[in-house]
Amino acid sequence: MEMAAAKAASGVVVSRPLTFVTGNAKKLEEVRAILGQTVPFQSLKLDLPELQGEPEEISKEKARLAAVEVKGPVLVEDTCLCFNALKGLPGPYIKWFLQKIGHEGLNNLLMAYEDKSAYALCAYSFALGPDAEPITFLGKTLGKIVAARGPNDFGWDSIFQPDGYEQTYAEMPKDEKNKISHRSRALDLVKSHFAEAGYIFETNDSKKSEL
Ligand SMILES: O=c1[nH]c(=O)c2ncn([C@@H]3O[C@H](COP(=O)(O)OP(=O)(O)OP(=O)(O)O)[C@@H](O)[C@H]3O)c2[nH]1
Ligand SMILES: [Mg+2]
Repeated sequence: MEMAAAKAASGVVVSRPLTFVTGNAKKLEEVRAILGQTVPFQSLKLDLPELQGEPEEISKEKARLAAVEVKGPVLVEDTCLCFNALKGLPGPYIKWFLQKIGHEGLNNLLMAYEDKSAYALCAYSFALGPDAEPITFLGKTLGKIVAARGPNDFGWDSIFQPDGYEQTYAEMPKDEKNKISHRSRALDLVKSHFAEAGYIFETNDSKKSEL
């Protein structure tokens, strides 16, 4: 389906709301805080199947699947945690590693290496509709893997200490994390893209908007 997009004086009016598709409530919380007032969006709780491969391709494919489900403009995110000593692994498979071996297991993976450096990588993909080619925006934050410190309410936040900080992501106040995170860096690019394209997404109070 072609998305109806009409030129208005101030930009391109997209006749459908933007839907952020995720199965992860903590992600959604941060996206709300970061995109907040700038870009209105609704959310849809769907755990989309994920390809194996490079982060950018995984993210693009998620957007294609999401756009078919939503039949409209979608934004999706795929997050990786990459250990330099392991040539970027676990990378996109971090969710499964975390589920199976936990924070201690992730630290143990690096036991044999001196290099504890790591980076968090966020790949956002935006598709205007099911027939549009998704565009991807990458955000990266460098840091290192440490023994868990801080609240344990979001993924691997407690074992990731960004460079230049004494605190792990989990120990940092939320707004501090949101200033320097992989997520906020990628979303800055998303915001710029929307601003340059002049997109004005329709808003509605659909029930979909709450996780
Ligand atoms: O401590 C964290 N700080 C973060 O900032 C962060 N962002 C994502 N994650 C976790 O990393 C895996 C990514 O997998 P992922 O991108 O496929 O997400 P997901 O499957 O949970 O949701 P989605 O794919 O439906 O959007 C999942 O285990 C997420 O919980 C984070 N953990
Ligand atoms: Mg996922």
